[in-house]
Amino acid sequence: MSLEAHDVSFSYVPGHPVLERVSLAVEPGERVAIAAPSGAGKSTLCRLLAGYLEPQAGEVLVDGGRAGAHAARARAGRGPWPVQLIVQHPEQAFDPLARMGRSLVEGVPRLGARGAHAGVRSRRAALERARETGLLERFGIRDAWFERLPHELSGGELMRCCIVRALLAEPRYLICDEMTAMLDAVTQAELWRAVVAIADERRMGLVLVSHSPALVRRLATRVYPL
Ligand SMILES: Nc1ncnc2c1ncn2[C@@H]1O[C@H](COP(=O)(O)OP(=O)(O)OP(=O)(O)O)[C@@H](O)[C@H]1O
Repeated sequence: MSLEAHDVSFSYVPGHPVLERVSLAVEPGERVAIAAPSGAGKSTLCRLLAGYLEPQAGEVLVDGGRAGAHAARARAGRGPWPVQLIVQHPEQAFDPLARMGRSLVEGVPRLGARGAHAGVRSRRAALERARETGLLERFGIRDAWFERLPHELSGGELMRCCIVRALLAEPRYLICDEMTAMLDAVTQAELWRAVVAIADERRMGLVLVSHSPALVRRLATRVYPL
């Protein structure tokens, strides 16, 4: 059981590879920091590991299944997305026209409701489920935010919502690409403490990218030089 990149190569522009034959394995419960200079392809590797991009050569496997196949099934609403990716700009992760309550529960596995009011009913049930996990409380999500649009929350509040939405999906691996780079030191420390505690409780694998050597030293169980 692991998240594995096998000899992965990727180019955005044909003939100009960003990654060439990269291999990496992350075990459940590990916290692996990807270290490399700016522009070396860290974010690209994160997107490949999460199944957002498909490698042109090699493969990415999630506990034995192809990451791209998991991602395609999840996009079609036919399965969980076992690798969740959180990036630096949370405002890009939410539908700007959807209320936060609705966006938040996108992470909750489907309840299978049917009928004319199934959407609303299942949303209420999903919110109830979200509460039962204790994640809303642990990340300081306030009820007052549910009726707001993403631009009506601060960057730190939005990042809390982003993390909670990702964790509600019960991923086996969480990828944090410069997750807290835009936040103040206190919020940064608070959010990481909660994420690491949950990763430990669930034996979830973590991949992190950070330009802060202090943060990497504190959080990573292993550093992978790209
Ligand atoms: N969508 C894209 N189209 C074309 N080129 C891209 C695209 N995204 C990234 N690149 C290029 O791919 C290379 C790797 O980018 P990537 O964002 O993966 O690097 P990084 O190591 O995460 O950088 P940084 O530390 O500066 O965030 C860069 O040269 C970048 O310009």
